Amino acid sequence: MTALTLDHIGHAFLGRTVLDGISLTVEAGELVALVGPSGSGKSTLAHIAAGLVEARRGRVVRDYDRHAVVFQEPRLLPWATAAANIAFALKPLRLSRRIVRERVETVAAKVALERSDLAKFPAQLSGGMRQRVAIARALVTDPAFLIFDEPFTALDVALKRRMQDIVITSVTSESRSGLFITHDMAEAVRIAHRIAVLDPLGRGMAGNVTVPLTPGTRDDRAVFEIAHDFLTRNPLFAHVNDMDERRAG
Ligand SMILES: Nc1ncnc2c1ncn2[C@@H]1O[C@H](COP(=O)(O)OP(=O)(O)OP(=O)(O)O)[C@@H](O)[C@H]1O
Repeated sequence: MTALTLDHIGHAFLGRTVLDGISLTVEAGELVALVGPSGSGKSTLAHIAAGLVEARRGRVVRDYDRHAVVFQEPRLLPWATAAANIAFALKPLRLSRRIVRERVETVAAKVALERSDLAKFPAQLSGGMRQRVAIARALVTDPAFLIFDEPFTALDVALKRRMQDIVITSVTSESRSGLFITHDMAEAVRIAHRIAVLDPLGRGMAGNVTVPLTPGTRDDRAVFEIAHDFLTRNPLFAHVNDMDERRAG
């Protein structure tokens, strides 16, 4: 079953085409990493998938109940505690205080937030902790589909890895599906079932590859070897590490 279909998506900002003829599907239970050079339109596509931007052309078909998005910056409410930030996503559901507290505590445990962290305000938390709160806020409504827009770019390597493990668990072990935007090939190889590569100018998809082994079973060596193999032998990845092609050209 296909959870998300992006069908010939096209978009322009101020008359300038940034995406054209983009078709991509994510199957139920699948975690797809979308890679492409800086400026190729990855974030725009993530926003379109999330319904935050309406595509000028094409069709988005969602065969799931609910999705949630984790952005590059945690986007937390500065005046609310971590617990209140997570609970905010539950407001429309009008649940009792007890159920809200239980749900917040359950997701906080999943992202390894301590009870004492829940009482803190965003300014009192480190960047990694803030991003954990953002992931907990995304998970608390129990969405069937998760969209990640380069969420760990600002984090150091060790922390990134812990956060990637949270993504792998929250998508693959809990029967969700997900689209994970990144320009970090090692990250894509580590977490995804499949990597979709955006054309450097956002003109269609360059292609797809299935990543050997399954998310959660690839150790550092496997990640390194697979990423190295893709980058050195597969022409699909020739432009992934380029900077903004449009600005350069
Ligand atoms: N709201 C906007 N108004 C005008 N131009 C925009 C807007 N958002 C994005 N763009 C432009 O669209 C192009 C694609 O941007 P987008 O952020 O989707 O790329 P990206 O692949 O995610 O880049 P990065 O990896 O650097 O985040 C860029 O040239 C960007 O400047």
